[in-house]
Amino acid sequence: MERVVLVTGASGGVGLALCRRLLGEDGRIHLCLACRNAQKAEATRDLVLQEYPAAQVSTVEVDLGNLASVLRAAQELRCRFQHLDFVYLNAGIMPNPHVNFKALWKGLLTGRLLHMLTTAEGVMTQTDRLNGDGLQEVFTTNLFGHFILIRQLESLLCGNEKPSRLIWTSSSNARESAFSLSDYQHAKGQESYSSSKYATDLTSVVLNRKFNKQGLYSSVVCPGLVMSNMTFKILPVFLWVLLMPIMFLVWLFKQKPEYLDPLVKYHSCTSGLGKNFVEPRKLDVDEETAEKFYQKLLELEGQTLEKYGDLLD
Ligand SMILES: NC(=O)C1=CN([C@@H]2O[C@H](COP(=O)(O)OP(=O)(O)OC[C@H]3O[C@@H](n4cnc5c(N)ncnc54)[C@H](OP(=O)(O)O)[C@@H]3O)[C@@H](O)[C@H]2O)C=CC1
Ligand SMILES: CC(C)CCC[C@@H](C)[C@H]1CC[C@H]2C3=C(CC[C@]12C)[C@@]1(C)CCC(=O)[C@@H](C)[C@@H]1CC3
Repeated sequence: MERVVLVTGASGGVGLALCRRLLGEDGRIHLCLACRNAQKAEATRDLVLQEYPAAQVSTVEVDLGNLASVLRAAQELRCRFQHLDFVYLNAGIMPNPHVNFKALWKGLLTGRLLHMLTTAEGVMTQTDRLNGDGLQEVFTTNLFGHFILIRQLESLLCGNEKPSRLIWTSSSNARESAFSLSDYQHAKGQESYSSSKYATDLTSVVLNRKFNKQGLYSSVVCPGLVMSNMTFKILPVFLWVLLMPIMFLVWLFKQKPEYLDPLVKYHSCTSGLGKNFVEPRKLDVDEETAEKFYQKLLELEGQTLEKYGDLLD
């Protein structure tokens, strides 16, 4: 039976690179590109088919920041497929990024600069806003839309003959101090991105606890610092070109490979000789907080399903 792989945010950046890599590794998979923009999805499909003409590539329209769209997409996917082998929960946003250069300077004086350049801890702020569902946009797009999607796809992911895998694109920018259970959507602070990625790490830990027995496994990864639309909104392209040699050297530090562990985040790394490998780092997650947060997600899911009852089977 063919393996089906779903990738969200496949229209560019990390998601597109991932699609190419997946087809390069195994040209027999069925790759489904989940994108919010139908035209971009078709253009992406054409692009990957140019490179892999024999590949099976389909598209599905989903705006992860819009829960009605997520429910519609899930319904469509349930009709099309009986099983999903891999789901890459990759789509993400970092709206209105702002770099605190003062903090970087302070970091230089206090010896924390290297850490700051690999995690952006204390360096980045964002301005978030409410979406049409009355939820914070970053929380919904980066985490909750994906959560609803996989919950709605449970029949394709759980209790099947073959196990299924969820791979969340998290970030080394995920930080406990940016997250609070009492404000888990991060409506009050200015680090919605970091909070949403920490919430992602928490969610993955609990999903493993709840669903491993049913054959569903979840991992979080950090792709490293990638030049994409997201990073080009932080600094102009020419500055990145100038900074790249420095940032490349910085990201070359601290690297070693290992096996998949639900309490570990897998960071993409490159050695000084250009060899790509993965470095596991233990998740900074307290399992009790993860469980409490999961209960809050379930509550919010209940409200969402009640609101959109007409979109459910
Ligand atoms: N770039 C980096 O250095 C790092 C990125 N990451 C993570 O990698 C992931 C991909 O980011 P990256 O490729 O860099 O960024 P890009 O902005 O290049 O790509 C983001 C992708 O997500 C899609 N997307 C955004 N909002 C929505 C939405 N509401 N519904 C559906 N799709 C959406 C975009 O679609 P569209 O084309 O329509 O905008 C695009 O395909 C994110 O989760 C990000 O947090 C993690 C660590 C580092
Ligand atoms: C002028 C200075 C010498 C360099 C300033 C560089 C900063 C703009 C970057 C330093 C660390 C970077 C970083 C990210 C964004 C740009 C920086 C703050 C991310 C937050 C991008 C998205 C992610 O998910 C993280 C993994 C990145 C962490 C590092």
